[in-house]
Amino acid sequence: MSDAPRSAELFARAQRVIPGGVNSPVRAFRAVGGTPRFMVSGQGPYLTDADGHTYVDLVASWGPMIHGHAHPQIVAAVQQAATSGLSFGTPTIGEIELAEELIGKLATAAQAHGTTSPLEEVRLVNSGTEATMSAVRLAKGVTGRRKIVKFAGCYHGHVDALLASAGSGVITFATPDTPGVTSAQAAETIVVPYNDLAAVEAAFAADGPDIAAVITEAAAGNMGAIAPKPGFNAGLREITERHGALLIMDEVMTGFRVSAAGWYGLDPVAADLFTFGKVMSGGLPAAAFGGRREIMASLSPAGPVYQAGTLSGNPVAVAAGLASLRLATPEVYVTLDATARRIGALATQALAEAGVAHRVQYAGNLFSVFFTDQDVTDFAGAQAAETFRYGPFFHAMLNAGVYLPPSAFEAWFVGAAHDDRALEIIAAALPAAARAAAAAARPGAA
Ligand SMILES: Cc1ncc(COP(=O)(O)O)c(C=O)c1O
Ligand SMILES: N[C@H](C=O)CCC(=O)O
Repeated sequence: MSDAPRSAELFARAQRVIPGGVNSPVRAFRAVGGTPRFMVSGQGPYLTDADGHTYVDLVASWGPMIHGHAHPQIVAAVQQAATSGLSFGTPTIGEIELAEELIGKLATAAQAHGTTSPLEEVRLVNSGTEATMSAVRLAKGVTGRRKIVKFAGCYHGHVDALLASAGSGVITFATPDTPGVTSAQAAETIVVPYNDLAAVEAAFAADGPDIAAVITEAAAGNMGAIAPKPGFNAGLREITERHGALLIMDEVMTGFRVSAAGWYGLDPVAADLFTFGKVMSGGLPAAAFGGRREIMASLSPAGPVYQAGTLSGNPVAVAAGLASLRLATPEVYVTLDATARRIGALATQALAEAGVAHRVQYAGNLFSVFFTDQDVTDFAGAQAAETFRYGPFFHAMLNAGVYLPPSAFEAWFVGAAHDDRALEIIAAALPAAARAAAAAARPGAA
C-alpha cells in the first residue's frame, strides 16, 4: 500500500496551485515523510483514497466524525437542507435550534452536577479559529484589558495572539514565531506551562491588572493527548475570578465529543466563555462561542464588541450539526470511550512486546502515543519524547491500512462506527508498526 501513484500525481498538481499542496498544514506528511493521501470517500470507520486503498480512519476529520463517515441520517439532513437553499444571509429557525441544543446539553450536565449552566447564549461562527478569536476580543472588550494567558502546546486555531508556543501544526512544523504576527501582538500573550497553576499565579502577580483572560484547551489535544491534572481547570477558575479576568474554555476539540456536554460534562468548571467547533457541526464548517448572558450581551448588535459573519449559521452546516448532536445518545459516548481504550490497549500491548518505551495517554476519548517512559503532562514532556519513532510507526500503520494523524503531536480520534472488523485491522497492523518504531534511528545517530 506504500505505492500511491494517483495521490503522488495529485500532490504534484496541488503543489502548483496550493501552498505546500494542502489547505491546512497538518494534512501534509512533512513530519512523517512521504506523500499525503488524497481521500475520495469515507464510509463508517473507513476512508478510501484516490488509488483505491481503504484505511481505518483514526483522524476522523480531526474530531468531528463521532458517528463515522457519511452517516445516513446526517447525509439526509444535509440533503434536505440543501434542497431548501444553501445560504440566505438572514436569521433561520435552525440557528435557534442549534443554539438551544448546545445550551441544553450543558444545562443537562450542570443539572446532573447540581449546578447551573454557564452557557446561556451562543453566537454561531464558521470555524474554531473564529470562535477563539471572537472570544478573546469579547474578553478584552468586556474587561478593558489587553493581555491573554495561554498554555504552551495548546492550540486555539491560527489567531495571531494565540499562535505563541502553540501545538498542532505550529509545533509539528516548528514555526513558534510565525512571521506575520507582530511583536506588539506577541507582547500581549503570556505563555505558561500547561498543568502548572503556580506559573499562572506568577503571571497574574506580574501582570494581573492587564490580563483580560486565560484561555485553555479544556483538555489538551494538540500536543498529543494530555488531560488536565485533577483540579487544574478549577484552579484556573479560582485564579481568574480572584483577579477579575475571564476564563475561556476552548472545547473546539472536546466539545460534544468526550461527553454529551464535552469536557464540561466530565469536569463542570464554570468558565466565562466556551468555544466549540467542528464536532457541533458534524464536520461541516460551523462553530460557536458562548457564555453567560451578561457577557454575551456585550456582543454586537446587543452591545459594542463587533463580531460578524456572512455565512455564520449557514443552514446546511446547522442541519448537519443538529442531526449529529441529536444522534449522540449516551450509548454513543460509551462506545467512543470503550473503543479508544481498546485501541490504546492494543497499542500498549504491541509496543511493550517490541520493547518500545511509551505512554498511551487519554483525555476522555482523545488519546495518543508518546514514545517515552515518563507520563507527559506538558509541552516540554511532549517535546522530550522520542518523536523520531513516530514516522516509521505511522508509515507501517498506513501501509497496513490504518490512517493515523501524520504528526506525533496530534490526538487520535475514533467514531462510534469503529466496529470489531476495524479493530481487527488495527490489531493486525500494530505489531509491525511497533517493530518499526523500535528500529527507528535517532536523528544524528551513527
Ligand atoms: C482546541 C482547538 N481550538 C481551536 C481550533 C481551531 O479550529 P479550526 O481549525 O476549525 O479553525 C482547533 C483545531 O482545529 C482546536 O483543536
Ligand atoms: N490539531 C488541529 C485541530 O484540531 C488539526 C486540524 C488542522 O489544523 O487542520
